Amino acid sequence: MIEMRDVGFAYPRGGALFGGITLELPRGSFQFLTGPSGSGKTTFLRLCIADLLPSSGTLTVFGQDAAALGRDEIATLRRRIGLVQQDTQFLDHLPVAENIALPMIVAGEPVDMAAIRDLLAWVQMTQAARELPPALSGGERQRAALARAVILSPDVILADEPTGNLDWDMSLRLLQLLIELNKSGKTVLIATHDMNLIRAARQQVPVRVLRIAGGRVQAAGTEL
Ligand SMILES: Nc1ncnc2c1ncn2[C@@H]1O[C@H](COP(=O)(O)OP(=O)(O)OP(=O)(O)O)[C@@H](O)[C@H]1O
Repeated sequence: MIEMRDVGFAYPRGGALFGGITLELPRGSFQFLTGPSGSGKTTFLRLCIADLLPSSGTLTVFGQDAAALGRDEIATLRRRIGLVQQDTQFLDHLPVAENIALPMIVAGEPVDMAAIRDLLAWVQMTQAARELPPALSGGERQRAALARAVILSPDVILADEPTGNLDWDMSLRLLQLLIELNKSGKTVLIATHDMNLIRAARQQVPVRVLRIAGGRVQAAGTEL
């Protein structure tokens, strides 16, 4: 689904952050991306959605060379990838249900109220549908963010430290939702430095762990 061949990346005016990354996110896989703070996890996810382009090497997303795509093609491709960001932003003056519907509106699709109701129920947020985002707890915010990320039925879900500010019970609930998505055929990649989360996932699904260190991204062993 997403493939990197000898990819290197450096921010303008920054030194090389990565080099020589060759890997694939296979369809239907459940993967974690881990590594120290500042090692480049968020940057790696931004490459996966072609929000950033490699400085060298080839990035292929859904079979297309990201460097050859125009803006419209990149926008189309992004609809197939749901992103849960580290610091989820909502439009605070709109109720939760409308916030979840935003990707549909932005994509110019008719708002499917039944789909929104189903998603709210799935993330156990039915009661909060009319709340404004500032009234939500951290766990509710992340569940609403996940609902918004999957409203367009993406093939791939990327989550950047989705449990960063959550207690363990809520982290497990969110993980459960991500596992359900994977079991329904979605490809999932979660950036985290919470090894307990990775261990908990391993008990339920086959997981692969990618580790960023020293500018390289490598498959980690089983020593977690
Ligand atoms: N837009 C940018 N311009 C220049 N440098 C950046 C930019 N964004 C991030 N960086 C730098 O790139 C490096 C990797 O940042 P990134 O946010 O990808 O790491 P991370 O592993 O996600 O960190 P954390 O776990 O703390 O969120 C850091 O040194 C950061 O300062």
